[in-house]
Amino acid sequence: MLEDLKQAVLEANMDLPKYGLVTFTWGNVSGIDRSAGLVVIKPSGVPYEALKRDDMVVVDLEGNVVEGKLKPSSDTPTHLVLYKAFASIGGIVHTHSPWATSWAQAGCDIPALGTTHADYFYGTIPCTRDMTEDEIKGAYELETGNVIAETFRDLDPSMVPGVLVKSHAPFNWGKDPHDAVHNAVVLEEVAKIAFHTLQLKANVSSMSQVLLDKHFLRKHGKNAYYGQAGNGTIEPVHQ
Ligand SMILES: O=C(CO)[C@@H](O)[C@@H](O)COP(=O)(O)O
Repeated sequence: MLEDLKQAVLEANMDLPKYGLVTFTWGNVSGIDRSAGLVVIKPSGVPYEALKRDDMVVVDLEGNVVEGKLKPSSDTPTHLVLYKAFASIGGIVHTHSPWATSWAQAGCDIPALGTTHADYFYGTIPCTRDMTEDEIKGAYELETGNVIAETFRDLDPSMVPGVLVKSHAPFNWGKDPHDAVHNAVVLEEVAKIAFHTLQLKANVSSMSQVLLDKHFLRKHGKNAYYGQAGNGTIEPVHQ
């Protein structure tokens, strides 16, 4: 089981450079084995082309390394906060993909402008608030997770599987590491498309709720991504 998860996390990490979501050693992917209470994550600072399955680091939910020779990603505390806050997710990815990172640096939410967005994100993709000086000077990665969880206090993470961290970059999640990376690829595309749409027409209106419902609910049905995820099933807004 854990060896399978290590392989899945390795393959998901290798997809980040494949899809152009990272440069150098930026970014990381993790996966969780909830029955064992263990998380497998990319080692810190290791180039993707050098990654091997045995390089994956296994930590418990408190962040203690239980297996692995290398240091876990510096973003491990953020991943752990999100696994505890979002009971439905099985994989998390963090990148510095340029289009999504541009929206994060600008502090702008990405509005739902079309069906490409609606197929994966049920509405606006939020950007977090600015972090306070204390949060930044303190345990920054832990506080980043807390600010993301705060942003999703009234949002179901299975309906919006990603967030823009202000002055930083995106985090995405999914039912497993592969799904999380899929959502990260879509976020980057949607960020690029939305930027150009707003350049063409600055005051373009968001897409209709009916079209958003049709596309998201058609793809995700009445249940959230991961079974009875988040705060229950996704009920169509329009019967
Ligand atoms: O966001 C950042 C740095 O801003 C990190 O994700 C990036 O440098 C990758 O760090 P790790 O190699 O995972 O420790």
